[in-house]
Amino acid sequence: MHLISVTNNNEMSQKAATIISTLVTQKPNAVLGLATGGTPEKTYKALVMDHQQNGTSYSKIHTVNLDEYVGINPQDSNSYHSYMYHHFFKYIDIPANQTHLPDGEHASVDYCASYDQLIESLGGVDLQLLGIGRNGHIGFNEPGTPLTIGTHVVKLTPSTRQANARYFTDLSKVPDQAITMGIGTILKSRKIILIASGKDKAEAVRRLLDCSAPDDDFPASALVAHPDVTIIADEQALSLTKLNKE
Ligand SMILES: O=P(O)(O)OC[C@H]1O[C@](O)(CO)[C@@H](O)[C@@H]1O
Repeated sequence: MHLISVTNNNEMSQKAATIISTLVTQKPNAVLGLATGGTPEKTYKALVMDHQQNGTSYSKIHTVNLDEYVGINPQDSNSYHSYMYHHFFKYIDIPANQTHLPDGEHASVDYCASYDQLIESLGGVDLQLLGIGRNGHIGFNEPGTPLTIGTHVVKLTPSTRQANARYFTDLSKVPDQAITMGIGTILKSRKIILIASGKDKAEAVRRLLDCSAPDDDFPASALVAHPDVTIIADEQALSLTKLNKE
């Protein structure tokens, strides 16, 4: 795993956006794996600015998102469909039928398998953007998830529901299930960028950078087995990591 240490969230976002826009320029029909949550918000802003100022085009790009809540309509303001539209898709020139997210209203085993087949049919993910949960989850793969499986339905842990409650009117409205690419799906991506910002992520980042082998209890540890992972983390996210104190 390659670490890029940056000062703050702005710098993290700019670096991640530059890696993504460089790929889009070099491979205009690339498949981008995208993430939601608070961490990538400014990365999308930077990509939108790059699109507007430099004309980077997404007209032939396909996107596949990591996850979606189960039981939430795509039109719901809390759906990840809405998140992606409002943070990114509505500002760029990507045709809507080239943007793909799991459908939380069709969370059957067959549907999950078809999401993996869709990714395969697109030629696989060229670059997957990831955040990290406080408990080391990637996508919505919670601790204890086998590290080899494909897209599946997960029961969200109380701590993940609590962390995401900030987007809902109250905790009871946070769905208790989600559909997520599995870690097996994520590991098939040709390149992975994990971004982390803020003190809340410091323990997860310390654990990730200390990992020497995959461990089901800490889902992000699966990344040590991947040949092309870049972690972009800011000072606060690195505040518990020995590397930063030397
Ligand atoms: O960026 P945030 O909001 O801290 O979320 C971290 C991770 O948690 C999720 O939002 C799921 O809870 C992931 O999609 C994301 O990568």
